[in-house]
Amino acid sequence: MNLAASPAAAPALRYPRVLSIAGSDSGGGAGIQADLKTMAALGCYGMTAITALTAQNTLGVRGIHVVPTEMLHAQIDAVVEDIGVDAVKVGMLGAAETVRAVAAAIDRHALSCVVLDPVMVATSGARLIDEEAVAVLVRELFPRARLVTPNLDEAALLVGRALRSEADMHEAAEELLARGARAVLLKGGHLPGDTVCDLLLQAGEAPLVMRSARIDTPNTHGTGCTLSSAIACELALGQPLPLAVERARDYVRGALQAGAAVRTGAGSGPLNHGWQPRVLQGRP
Ligand SMILES: Nc1ncnc2c1ncn2[C@@H]1O[C@H](COP(=O)(O)OP(=O)(O)O)[C@@H](O)[C@H]1O
Ligand SMILES: Cc1ncc(COP(=O)(O)O)c(N)n1
Repeated sequence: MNLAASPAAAPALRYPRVLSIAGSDSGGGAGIQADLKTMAALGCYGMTAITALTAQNTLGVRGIHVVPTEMLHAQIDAVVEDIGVDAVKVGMLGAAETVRAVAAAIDRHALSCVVLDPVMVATSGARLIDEEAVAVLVRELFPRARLVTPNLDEAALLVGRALRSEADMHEAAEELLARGARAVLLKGGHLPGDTVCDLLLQAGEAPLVMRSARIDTPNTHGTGCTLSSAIACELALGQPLPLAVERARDYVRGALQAGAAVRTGAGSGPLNHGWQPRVLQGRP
């Protein structure tokens, strides 16, 4: 019997599909690599469109090579046209032309569930986006994203002043909404104190303050990347935004805790993404 000739019944199930549009971290802790590990751990099917290669480890970034926009478009088109995408995480973009390319791709494919992590400076201090691109990022991508997830330093850079308290975070989040974001998760991990506080603000809704005990760990490289891709996964799995954020925070905390005592490299090491794996399951 010629098996190739008998058409198989089309499978009725589909994995939750998440695309990461971000930079590659050769050290494996942040960027595309953190995103794929997160997606696998959270039971989602991960795909990638790489915006830039970085030569990076736990100590710092040694080099950046921006991927030409035609190749970025080709990666996004290839996966959307064949496999399909339920949610998108956008991370390091690097250059203004890359930002514009991502905005065009979001429109071309009508991608509606986009979590934008406005990556600007690595934990190690290296700049990951040029100055011109920041203004383009706000103008082109804020309105296209379901959620924008700046950390304290990124929000400070965006509003043009230092943020030193929870009250400052509230004001800054309001300002980012006014500048076109539909929802902002301002991450307060860099505020000092025994408690970490993140603030979720959605247009027309009361702010949601999420607090948790600070985990004592030097290994925080890739925390923001992991959180934004975990939120994209939860959205792909059908959770409403506030619950998606809460579940993603729980996942990040577990991964920070599970990686706290482990040494990987001489600098700020990675999270332990596989601390509580979920099975990748097709859904109706
Ligand atoms: N030491 C920590 N203990 C517990 N949660 C943390 C810790 N550091 C960061 N987080 C959480 O990790 C997420 C990323 O936060 P943050 O460090 O502020 O952003 P980024 O990694 O982009 O710099 C947030 O949800 C924050 O509350
Ligand atoms: C490719 C890439 N993307 C993002 C980050 C930010 O991650 P972190 O703020 O944890 O250093 C990074 N270091 N590298």
